[in-house]
Amino acid sequence: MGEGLTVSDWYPVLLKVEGRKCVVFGGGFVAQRKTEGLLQARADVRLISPRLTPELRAWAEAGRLLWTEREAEEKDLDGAMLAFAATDDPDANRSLADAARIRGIPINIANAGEAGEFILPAVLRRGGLVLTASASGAGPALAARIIDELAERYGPEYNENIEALRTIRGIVKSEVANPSERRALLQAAVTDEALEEWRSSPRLQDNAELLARLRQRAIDRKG
Ligand SMILES: C[C@@]1(CC(=O)O)c2cc3[nH]c(cc4nc(cc5[nH]c(cc(n2)[C@H]1CCC(=O)O)[C@@](C)(CC(=O)O)[C@@H]5CCC(=O)O)C(CC(=O)O)=C4CCC(=O)O)c(CCC(=O)O)c3CC(=O)O
Ligand SMILES: NC(=O)C1=CN([C@@H]2O[C@H](COP(=O)(O)OP(=O)(O)OC[C@H]3O[C@@H](n4cnc5c(N)ncnc54)[C@H](O)[C@@H]3O)[C@@H](O)[C@H]2O)C=CC1
Repeated sequence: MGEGLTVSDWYPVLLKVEGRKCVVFGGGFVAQRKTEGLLQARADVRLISPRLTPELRAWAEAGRLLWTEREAEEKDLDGAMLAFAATDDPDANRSLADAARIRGIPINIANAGEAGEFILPAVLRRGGLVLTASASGAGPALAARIIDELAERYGPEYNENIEALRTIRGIVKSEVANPSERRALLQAAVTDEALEEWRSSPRLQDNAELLARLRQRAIDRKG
């Protein structure tokens, strides 16, 4: 990517795009990957491209997105929350970048990451657990490799762990008023051992017993 870019040029964030208009220009594999992530987050996806991959075509036919079968026009950007220039025409991508900037719409530029307002990390989702890796444009393949490694360490059991934790945290927040005690209990709730216990025990049903287990775990941790 461009010279002089440092890690601090990018600000990591999780965006809520549900129901919001997001425009993807281009219908190749790169557009498909960006679209897939947007659909996962339930965005209102508008796809502008004369041609589509078979997968994108199937999503369009299934009504999962709105496809306009032609080349990009600046007006396609109107009212968008986010835009993605993923055509294989660098000039088209560049003019879309200019048009988006004028309209104040953040845009991702597939062939020149540094020319846009945001880039995408590689992502692993385990229910509500979202792990991301980015090399700030220096190496998408490295980001993808790191995510593959994290997928081994944080397996499908984390789907369940996250839901159990959501329940536990709700209980702790409603039953424990003291912030430092709350914090100690919630830290004790997320060790490997504790997560294993929540997955395998029915104690979650009983608030008093759950709190007793957490207090014990917090004491054990302090040693
Ligand atoms: C800057 C960024 C902007 C953006 O797209 O957001 C960008 C830009 C570019 N990518 C290029 C190439 C490749 N991109 C991938 C894959 C991914 N690219 C993704 C993100 C990003 N790519 C952002 C930076 C992220 C970072 O550095 O961490 C991932 C992580 C997420 C996603 O796309 O959703 C997804 C992995 C998903 C997964 O598998 O988990 C592969 C690997 C493959 O295809 O297998 C290759 C070939 C190998 C290589 O070139 O390294 C090129 C050259 C194009 C050309 O040659 O013309 C550019 C242009 C440039 O360098 O600016
Ligand atoms: N950011 C990333 O992760 C990666 C980016 N790239 C870059 O992304 C570009 C696209 O890659 P692919 O999807 O593999 O290309 P592709 O050639 O498969 O698809 C390009 C798509 O753009 C459409 N298109 C062309 N001109 C258009 C216009 N004016 N308006 C709307 N749509 C138009 C075409 O119909 C086609 O559907 C590549 O040129 C490459 O530079 C490549 C790999 C990864």
